[in-house]
Amino acid sequence: MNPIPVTLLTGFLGAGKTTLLNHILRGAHGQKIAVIENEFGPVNIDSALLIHEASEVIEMTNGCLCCTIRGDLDGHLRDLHARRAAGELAFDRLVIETTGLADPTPITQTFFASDALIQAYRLDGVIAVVDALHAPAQLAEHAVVRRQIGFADRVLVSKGDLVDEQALAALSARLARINLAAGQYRLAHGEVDLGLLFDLRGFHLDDSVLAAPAAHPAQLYQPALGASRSAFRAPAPAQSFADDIAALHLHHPGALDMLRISAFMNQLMEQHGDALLRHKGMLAIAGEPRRLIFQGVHKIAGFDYGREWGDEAPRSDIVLIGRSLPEAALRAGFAECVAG
Ligand SMILES: Nc1nc2c(ncn2[C@@H]2O[C@H](COP(=O)(O)OP(=O)(O)OP(=O)(O)O)[C@@H](O)[C@H]2O)c(=O)[nH]1
Repeated sequence: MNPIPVTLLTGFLGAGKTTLLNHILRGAHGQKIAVIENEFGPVNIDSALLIHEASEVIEMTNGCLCCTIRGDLDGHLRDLHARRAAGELAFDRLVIETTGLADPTPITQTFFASDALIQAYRLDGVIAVVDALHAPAQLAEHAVVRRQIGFADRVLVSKGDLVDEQALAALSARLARINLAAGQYRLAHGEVDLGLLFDLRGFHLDDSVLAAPAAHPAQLYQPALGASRSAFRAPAPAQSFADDIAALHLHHPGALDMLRISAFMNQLMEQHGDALLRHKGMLAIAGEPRRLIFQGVHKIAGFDYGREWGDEAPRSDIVLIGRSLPEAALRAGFAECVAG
């Protein structure tokens, strides 16, 4: 059996996660989706609000997925898989809606924690829903909101109807500074093109690791790391904020020295692994025709060789998203990895 793709929905309290989940369940014609809902409290209000089109809705109400009940998540994942394997339950995807207070990092680590889960599931992407009206205050007050955004593969901005375009542009610029690798899209009362949510390949080791998403009408901001461009296109900052989580893009229009970049990455993991939420890169290595691709979460990283550069000009890009990363020192260290 093929591994089941898993989508993790995060976003602060009231951001619009359940509204989005309902849109997903209504719109996913032909696809069977299983849902794991994590809500605080004995009465799971969200599952009562959820329309019943999912193959299976599992409610987890004893605590927050990211801290107290990870063991339960592991158990539910194994149980769902066993029932699917036995032919008792049919589903093609799993969507997990976390509580608004959940840190996505430990939840994603569950999927890499055992061989059984690695074979049964494939984490496809982390989607952060951001409330356009309340996000500026929430970003300032709650570290977990900054972490949810920093960790995301996609950022969906809800409640754009409640703010003006100027406020939306300022928020977009702020979100891009926290995570310049995730495309941002508008989410109007849960309505969004489902193609933007699935098959993100957010944790894959392939050429899509730093690919900019194709232009889309709902797009607020588009990361523009491509063959012809050397920098991400971020909207001009309207205001400066001291968010502790920020993205750093290291770029060199050519090849790196393998030994030096390996040492740089090892040191990065050793010194800043705890502060790093996500890291991704596609590198040209001197003397190597193929691109070296890597990505990881905190200190866990995977590396692989991808396609040959062929006619494309070799280049090296790394995106680091983390808390209080020393930008000047990292840029200087990266510059020393240039081959030659
Ligand atoms: N104006 C407006 N309201 C929205 C939009 N999206 C969601 N809402 C409303 O926001 C409220 C919260 O939405 P939910 O989908 O329950 O949010 P949630 O993230 O699941 O909330 P929690 O489960 O409490 O974390 C609901 O009243 C929604 O109808 C939007 O785009 N515009």
